[in-house]
Amino acid sequence: MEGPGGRAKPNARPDPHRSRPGSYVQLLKVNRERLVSQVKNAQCLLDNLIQNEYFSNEDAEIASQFHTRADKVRKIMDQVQSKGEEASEYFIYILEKVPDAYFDLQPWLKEIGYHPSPQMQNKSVVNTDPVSQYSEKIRHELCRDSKYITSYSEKEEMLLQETYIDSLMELVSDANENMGVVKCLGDLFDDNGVINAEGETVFIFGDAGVGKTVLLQKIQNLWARKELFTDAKFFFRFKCRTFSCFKKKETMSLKDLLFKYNCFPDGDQEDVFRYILRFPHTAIFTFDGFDEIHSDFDVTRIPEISSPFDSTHPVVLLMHLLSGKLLERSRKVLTARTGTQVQKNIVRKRVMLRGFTSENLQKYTKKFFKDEIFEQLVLNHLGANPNLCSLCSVPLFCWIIFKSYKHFHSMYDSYQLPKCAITLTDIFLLIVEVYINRSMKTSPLRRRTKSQAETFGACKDVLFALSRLAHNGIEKSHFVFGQDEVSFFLSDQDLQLGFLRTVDEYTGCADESTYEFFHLTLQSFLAAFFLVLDENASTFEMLKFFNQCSIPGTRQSSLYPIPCFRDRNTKKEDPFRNNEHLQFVNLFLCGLLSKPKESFLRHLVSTITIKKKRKVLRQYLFRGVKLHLKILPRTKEGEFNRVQAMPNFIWMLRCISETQSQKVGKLVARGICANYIKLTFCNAHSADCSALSFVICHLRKRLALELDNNNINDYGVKQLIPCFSKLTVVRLSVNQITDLGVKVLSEELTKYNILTFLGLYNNLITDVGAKYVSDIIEGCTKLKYLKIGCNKITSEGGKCLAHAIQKSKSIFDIGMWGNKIGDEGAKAFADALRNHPSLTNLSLACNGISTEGGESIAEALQHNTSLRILWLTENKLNDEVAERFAEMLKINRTLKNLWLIRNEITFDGALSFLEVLKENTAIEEICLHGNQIRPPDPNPLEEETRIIYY
Ligand SMILES: Nc1ncnc2c1ncn2[C@@H]1O[C@H](COP(=O)(O)OP(=O)(O)OP(=O)(O)O)[C@@H](O)[C@H]1O
Repeated sequence: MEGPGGRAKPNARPDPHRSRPGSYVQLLKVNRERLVSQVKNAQCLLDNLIQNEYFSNEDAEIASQFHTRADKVRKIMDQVQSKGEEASEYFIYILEKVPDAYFDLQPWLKEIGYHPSPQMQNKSVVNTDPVSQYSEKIRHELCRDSKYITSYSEKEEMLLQETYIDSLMELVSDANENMGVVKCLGDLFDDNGVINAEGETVFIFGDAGVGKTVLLQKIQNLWARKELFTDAKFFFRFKCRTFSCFKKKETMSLKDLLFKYNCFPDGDQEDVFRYILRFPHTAIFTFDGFDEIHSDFDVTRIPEISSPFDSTHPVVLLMHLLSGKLLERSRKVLTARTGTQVQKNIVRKRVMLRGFTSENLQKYTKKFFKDEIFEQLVLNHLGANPNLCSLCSVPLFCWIIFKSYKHFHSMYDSYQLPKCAITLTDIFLLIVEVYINRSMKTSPLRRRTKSQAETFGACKDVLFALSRLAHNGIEKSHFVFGQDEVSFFLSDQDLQLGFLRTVDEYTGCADESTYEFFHLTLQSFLAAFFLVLDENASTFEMLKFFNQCSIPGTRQSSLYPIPCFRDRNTKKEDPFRNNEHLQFVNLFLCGLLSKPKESFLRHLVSTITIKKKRKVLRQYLFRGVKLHLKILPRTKEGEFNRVQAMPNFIWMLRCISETQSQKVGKLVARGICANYIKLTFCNAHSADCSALSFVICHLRKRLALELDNNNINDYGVKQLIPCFSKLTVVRLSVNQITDLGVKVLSEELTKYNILTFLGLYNNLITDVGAKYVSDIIEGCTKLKYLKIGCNKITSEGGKCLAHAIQKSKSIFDIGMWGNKIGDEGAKAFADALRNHPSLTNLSLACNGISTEGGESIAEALQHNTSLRILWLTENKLNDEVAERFAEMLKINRTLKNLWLIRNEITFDGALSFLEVLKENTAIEEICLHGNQIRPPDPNPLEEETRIIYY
């Protein structure tokens, strides 16, 4: 075993191609103490030295006899050196091949410029390091656990790979303004869309069933299969509801939380934990359902921990992890339902999950219905029913609808998806029916119950018991049930229905099984069902959840669900209470007590009870809506009496529409005395448009409707059809609307010719849609304002719009910022401007306009007497264009504000305005900042304050 000769050169410059280094024996000798102190894992060395026959078992035993790690390493080094150069090199080779175990020595290996000899490169090194093994174990477990979508009992049907479809993820600011989309899941961890560089948590939020849990599962699965493209070694996943299981006095250490409630290391725990503490950026955490934490103690009373080795309540650990007080720089993803507030300073990015776009929905349909004929049939149904499509944009509802369709189709060949509007209550009744039917199919007493009422009637008792359990849980914000609680209400056979599933995640909390409803929304549905079925439920009880969902503003404290993040005066309320699940109970209550459900319910509860409950609910809704509308903030602006609605207003509309009672709709419409409803940032989605229409179509007066910054998309536009005859203002900016939606707008709005304002800023409109917008401009002869900036309109679309604008005698304000109409489009706008009778404000900012387009506009303005403000910010306009504008100002006396910010104008261009301004006193400002203006000293531009260039 003779090694290469020569002298050791421990500090030689790195030479990656070096094949004959100095003596490795020498190298070990010279660096002995450094190696002894920094080799933390002796076992991995021994394992490999034995496997490659450098050591006999006896050699290993001798080294193992030493008690301290340092002595063991010393002995191994002695033995290796005594065995010569090859063994000594192999010792170093192991250090290089297992960086997880010998991370401290990686700089040393670089220092000595270690490059394995060809002989070494053929040797194997097994990684028996506990850190690597732990990482592999987590990967293995996650791969297994994320394989199926676990929400439902029929695992075989829900392979993640075969089910998952990307859905729309938007990066949003604190004010929920769109900041772009997340294209792939790995991007969640990049620096794009960061709103707070000090924050460490990526906060993903969205409505019930929109796919937050499944999204995390997909991230877990990608990481487990090494497809997430991160260097993370560890992945810890938590369900926030787990934290509700811990008793008030329970304490644990961070190490226990990680190892006992996730994955337990087989090797030395201490080594692994030390590694995680030392390299926290190698850990990813996911915390699902922040809204589902329920805690009945005040965390503010528990002292904060300063060391990762201290024990404290698990909720405190959670909060410290999220804020970075523990394991700073680890990556965290937190999900919650929309409306759940998380303290701003812990959030790094905010991502809003919007559900399926129409394209996603098509892909999901394809995946769900493997049979092409079937798939086409469903797509046809969807195409014919925008209400159905809207519901299907929420993946959970889509799954329920498709699942029910498949099920009923297998039972009755001619089963059709509903052609008319269906409600959420219908959907949940369907899925309950599917589950009951399924269990009956396998029962020895198999019986085909045809009507829904009969099916429910046959299971009345078990449904009652299930719904009581659900209601009990909702009352106490309990979403996890212990064995005792479940056994009290249900038999083993009842559990076979599949509404409840056992969950392993909480086994740390108790020795017995724990259960949860397969989805929280189902628990809300069954809780509402209980309120309807229970003949003894008092009015107070029935309406209790409405009261608890009181209007924001009256419950300031709910803005801070976690006590340690709240101010002290507000700590009496349940810190974790999020009321969306209660809103769902209310919604389902309205649906179940609606008139069309009366005959169905008769099989389950007496007609008198139903009627009594319906009456109480209706009265409550009338009063509640009136009160709600009264307290909303109002402003008077010109002809408009504007009311700013809150997200709760959307819930109110949803409840009213769920009643399906025209009478209720009419009454509510009568209560709306404002003529401008502003519903911006209310998280309204497409299905909410049908609820809005349900009320607005009963209005006697005309209405201005502002729905900017929601998620209504093309399906929503379709569902607004019944109310376009009433709408004078239609503001749908930032709403994912495509050309299809604009087509609908053009067909409908031109029928009534009452439109004055159309807002379509920041949607997905192309030149095709621009043609439809042109039709609206031509067809709506009262249209004054058009906001269509930040779409995908190029020169063709620009020309179309400009031609229509040229013909319009009413148009006053056009916003085209951020399209790409270029010089061709600009020339068409120049034609429109020449002699235009009414156009007063025009923005063509950020449209790729250069000399040719700029000159045409300047020339056209010589013949214009209407335009007051022109924005040409962020184009490619140069000094030539500036000179043309200066010439134009010799003639034009109406233009007041000319914005040429961030173009390519130099001092010479700016100077050309100086002379003309002596004559032109009409112009108020020419904004030139952000150009390349470097004035000399003395600066002639200083005489003219209307030229703003710095
Ligand atoms: N991206 C997706 N692709 C396919 N199916 C999905 C997707 N997202 C969700 N689903 C379906 O919707 C169901 C509900 O999703 P999930 O539980 O993730 O919703 P959630 O947003 O976590 O709801 P909640 O806030 O009520 O807990 C899933 O079980 C699955 O059937």
